[in-house]
Amino acid sequence: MDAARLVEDFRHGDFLLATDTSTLLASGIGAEIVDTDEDALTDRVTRILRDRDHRGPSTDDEADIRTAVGVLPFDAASSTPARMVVPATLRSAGPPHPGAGRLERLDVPTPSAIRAVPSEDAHMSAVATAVTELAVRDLRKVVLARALDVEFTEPVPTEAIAGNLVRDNRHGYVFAAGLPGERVLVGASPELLVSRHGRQVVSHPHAGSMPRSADPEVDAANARRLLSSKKDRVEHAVLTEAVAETLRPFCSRLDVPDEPRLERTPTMWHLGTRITGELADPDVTALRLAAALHPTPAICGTPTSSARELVRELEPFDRGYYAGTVGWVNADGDGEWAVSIRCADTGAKHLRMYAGGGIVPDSDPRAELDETSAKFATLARAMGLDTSE
Ligand SMILES: C=C(O[C@H]1C=CC=C(C(=O)O)[C@@H]1O)C(=O)O
Repeated sequence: MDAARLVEDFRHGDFLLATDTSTLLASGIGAEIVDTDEDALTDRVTRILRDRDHRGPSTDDEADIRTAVGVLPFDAASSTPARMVVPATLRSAGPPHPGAGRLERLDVPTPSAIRAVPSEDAHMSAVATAVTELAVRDLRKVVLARALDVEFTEPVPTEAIAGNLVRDNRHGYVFAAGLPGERVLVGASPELLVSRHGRQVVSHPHAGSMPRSADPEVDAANARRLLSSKKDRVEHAVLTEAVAETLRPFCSRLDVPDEPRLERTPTMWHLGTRITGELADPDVTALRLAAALHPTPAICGTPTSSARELVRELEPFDRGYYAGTVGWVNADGDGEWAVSIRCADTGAKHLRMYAGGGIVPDSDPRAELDETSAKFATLARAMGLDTSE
């Protein structure tokens, strides 16, 4: 199967996940599981997939599909439900690149309006409040996000945005997932929450950021600055420790590198740590691991519950599926889940794109605002809006 073809075949409402190793396109609904209780959802999905598995091969192609795809929201305690689908058809192929590099760039109409939510000044003042509250509430880190509301006079071309994201991003996780209410979550995340293949477990948390630059000298200097930034190292260490701590009880072996590495997307430099482990109990599925890990301090903070509380107080919106997780699980329990960042929630003629950043005691409001602006560039480029480069 040609991976670039799958990307071209993607239609609004389908599920597309294009990674460094594979391209997955799921269409139609064989079974839909929507639940605000993540444990209940995980159990239901596991039961459905195992039932299908035990039934053995059937004459019906649809009944043979033993994979579920979907999204978990940022806040499991909110009214936003997790949604998983066992599709009617499932096609997979190898990685989208290099073939997708030859895909034609698709036109996205110019928006009729773009509005910052909250305003840039309000975001900076929320960051300043967060810095103060870290000490008051004994938090090590909190992640604050802002949004851009984008209006169009015609339907949002999700297909074009997804296609351009695949074309632009040679690495990472490009996704487009159907949401309740005919909406779609579309984006290109650099960050793997967790994958499980047999007993092999991998998580690749990212935190600590600097923008890329078209000037090679500035670009290299930004990378060096990130690697030696004490503030970013703290932001990253808090994350890695939390991910390792959550995975450890599930694993008979866990390797956590001492030092983060530089990771690059076309628009951002990040610090990343690739954590690998061996699963102790083969009954623990990728979806179960994703639900256990989520929300990590890459998108929420530490300790989790007080960080989430501060996020609810300081952000003027419900994050919905931004900073959730998007991926798949199969009847063997294997799967792959990306952190849903650098993304937009698209409606009929409107989309909301999000970007956030980790706040630690040394954070500066202006720098945090600039970091979120740089993160918006991933989607802005795919929409032809860009950019500073
Ligand atoms: C929360 C986001 O990014 C996370 C992932 C990488 C680096 C991050 C940072 O440096 O703050 C964030 O933790 C986002 O893009 O909205």
